[in-house]
Amino acid sequence: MTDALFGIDRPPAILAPGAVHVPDWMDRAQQEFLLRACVDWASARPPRSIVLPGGGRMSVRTLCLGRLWTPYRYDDDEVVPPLPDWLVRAARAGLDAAAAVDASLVGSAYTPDAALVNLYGRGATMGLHQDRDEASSAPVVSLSLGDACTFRFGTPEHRGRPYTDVRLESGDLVVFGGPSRMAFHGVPRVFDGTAPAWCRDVLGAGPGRVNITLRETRPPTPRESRPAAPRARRPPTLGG
Ligand SMILES: O=C(O)CCC(=O)C(=O)O
Ligand SMILES: [Fe+2]
Repeated sequence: MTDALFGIDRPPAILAPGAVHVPDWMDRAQQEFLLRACVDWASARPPRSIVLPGGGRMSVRTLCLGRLWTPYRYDDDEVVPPLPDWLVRAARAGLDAAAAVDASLVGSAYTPDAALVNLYGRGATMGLHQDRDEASSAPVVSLSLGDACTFRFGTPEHRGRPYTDVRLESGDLVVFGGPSRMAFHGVPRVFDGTAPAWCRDVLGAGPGRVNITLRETRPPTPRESRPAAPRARRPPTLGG
């Protein structure tokens, strides 16, 4: 992170109420571990470019863990690789880190049961959309790896302005929940070739940017839906 070393400060930021960006949340070892896991998942089962009901094809390629997402629902007819426990723990740690920035994210138990791994090749983008196929209103935890991108974060009402554009770098965390859980968001641009060299070493000729979003897709059980006491805050760690 030369930017961090040479004076470009990237403090944690609240993008909107309940939406937090934590730059450099993951260290290099954590990112390499995650990237290697993504490469393994992708080699076991080739990621697909999803065809939308309108006929358009998404430019990213996607693989699912835990439950298969297909527009616009989770489909249990097809088996996908399980969501590993370490990734669930990472997501909880990410939520804790975000809750330390925006206390409105402090809440009840968080047990994501699905993850979408999006692989952005050259020129791939993601249009503004809502993540609205989950039966739980729990936050979405998003981990970015590889090439930097512009992440656009808007409001729950519509695709247009106002929105905030933020540059996401490899290792960054974004969490959106509460009043921002249904906010429109997307990736209008990926900056090809900006990934650290050690990311490239893991990705090889593969995609430049990898994003993992963790979601609670099932309805909360009555116990989980009760408001819980604020949890102790731990320092952010991936998989700790
Ligand atoms: O790639 C990103 O940063 C966002 C991905 C996303 O919005 C999604 O998978 O629904
Ligand atoms: Fe999304």
